[in-house]
Amino acid sequence: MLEHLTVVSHPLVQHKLTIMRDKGTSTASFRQLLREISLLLAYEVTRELPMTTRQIETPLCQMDAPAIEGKKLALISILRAGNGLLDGILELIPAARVGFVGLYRDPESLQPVQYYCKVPDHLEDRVTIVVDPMLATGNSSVAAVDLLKQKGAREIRFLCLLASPEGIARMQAAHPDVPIVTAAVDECLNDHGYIVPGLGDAGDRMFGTK
Ligand SMILES: O=P(O)(O)OC[C@H]1O[C@H](OP(=O)(O)OP(=O)(O)O)[C@H](O)[C@@H]1O
Ligand SMILES: O=c1cc[nH]c(=O)[nH]1
Ligand SMILES: [Mg+2]
Repeated sequence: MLEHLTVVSHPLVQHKLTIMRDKGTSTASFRQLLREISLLLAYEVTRELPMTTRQIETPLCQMDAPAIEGKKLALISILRAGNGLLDGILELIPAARVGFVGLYRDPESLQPVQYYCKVPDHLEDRVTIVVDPMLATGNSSVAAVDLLKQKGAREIRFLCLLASPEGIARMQAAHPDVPIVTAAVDECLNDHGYIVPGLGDAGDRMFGTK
């Protein structure tokens, strides 16, 4: 089982994250860096995935070789910004099933508003990895995990890029069974629910919408 909280302190992750935080970084670079970091974070969040063996033939002999049970994994992206993490992980695990939960955060109440949901069948038989770069108040991630549990998901992991202490506490109170993997835990939230020092609005920076 993964720890309740894993902070991926690898130098490559931290270096790329620093460039992403810089407000002078272009949309194109931001998107490319998120893709690169997602490959490295995927390595951590997929630790201890269920394994199987597959019979193969090397040039020398037959062997039962280890393989991931690819069809047993479901990746769930919280739209929009989750798609930036999803793309990289899918490069590593192309056989994974994919779902989407559309949520945006109301800027006044900071409550999530759901506008879309399409997830794979039989989540109860899969390891479900929920991806969203930002864990701020935790309202969006708690709502997404609530929904996935209603749809049967049992073994869930949450992958983000940046987390606030408040968001981690909220997730751990609501879903203590869901391990969190992140590249960094920042200082706090500001009055508008933004992570400080943070990187701004991940969706806007990724898609150039502001
Ligand atoms: O922890 P919370 O306080 O709920 O905030 C985090 C959420 O905010 C951002 O999404 P946003 O609402 O900006 O939607 P977007 O991805 O479409 O930009 C982010 O991608 C998370 O989903
Ligand atoms: O800092 C934050 C908080 C929520 N959503 C973001 O994109 N950034
Ligand atoms: Mg946004």
